[in-house]
Amino acid sequence: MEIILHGGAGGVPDEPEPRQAVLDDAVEHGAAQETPLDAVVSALCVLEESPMFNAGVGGAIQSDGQVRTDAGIMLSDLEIGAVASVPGVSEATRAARVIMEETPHVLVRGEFAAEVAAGFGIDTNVTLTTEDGLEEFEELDPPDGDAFEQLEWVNEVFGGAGTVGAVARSGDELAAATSTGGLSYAIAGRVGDVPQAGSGFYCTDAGGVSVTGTGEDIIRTTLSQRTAGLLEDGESAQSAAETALEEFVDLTDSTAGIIVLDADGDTGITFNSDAMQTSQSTEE
Ligand SMILES: NC(=O)C[C@H](N)C(=O)O
Repeated sequence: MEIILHGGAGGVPDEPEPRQAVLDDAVEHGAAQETPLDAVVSALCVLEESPMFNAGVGGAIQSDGQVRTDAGIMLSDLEIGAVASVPGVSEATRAARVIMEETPHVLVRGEFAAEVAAGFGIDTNVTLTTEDGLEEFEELDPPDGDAFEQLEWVNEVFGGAGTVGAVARSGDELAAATSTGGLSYAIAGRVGDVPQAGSGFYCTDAGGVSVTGTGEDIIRTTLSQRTAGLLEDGESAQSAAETALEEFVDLTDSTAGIIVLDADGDTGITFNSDAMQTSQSTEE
């Protein structure tokens, strides 16, 4: 099993080593699986459980003080599953897999996604906020009221970084997945690129892609599909990632990171933020 993971594009972390150790552990979990699908789900589960990453527990807090999770998963045969804006679910990638395997849909949102996930044994009453996260949120003096009443505050404080993603390959099967709490202090109910196929993740039989960065700009440029398209045109994994990021920056002047694993097992990594931690195992 070949697998590559990222822990989100953003600033240089205060303590990179413990985050790197969790990423390496997640790669080990993923590499031990039988299929690329199992590999990306089990690797991202490890990262979703860790409050050091913006996914699952410790994900970005929205304007009403809640964390809502987004995730998407795609296989090289174009099967897709995704969940958006889900309260109480840390294992968002597992929930996305349930949508792919058990429903006729590709994307289900919110409490409805949680209801379906619960039926398939996924915990749906998980506390996703951490004490540190809530403290930082309160320091920003968030206003009471509904989403409209919080909008002025959101326009001032919205931002942040993070997200986790994985791509795995075994033989001619590939899987790509991305999972996040979104960006910090977004308006309650905001959904970014992560659960949208072609934006936060994409996979064809040429290769799989997971991206991270400012979701609104990633959606504008369908960054994952753009990268996968370059692979289809014959670019190498690294060159596809770099070309797609250049185009993204030209179009949006924004920040992102991209990981790629192609059908030959070659990897590509690029980002224009200050840092993006990754880990990989390239043993077939
Ligand atoms: N930093 C991130 O990768 C966040 C994610 N792309 C989002 O906008 O929801």
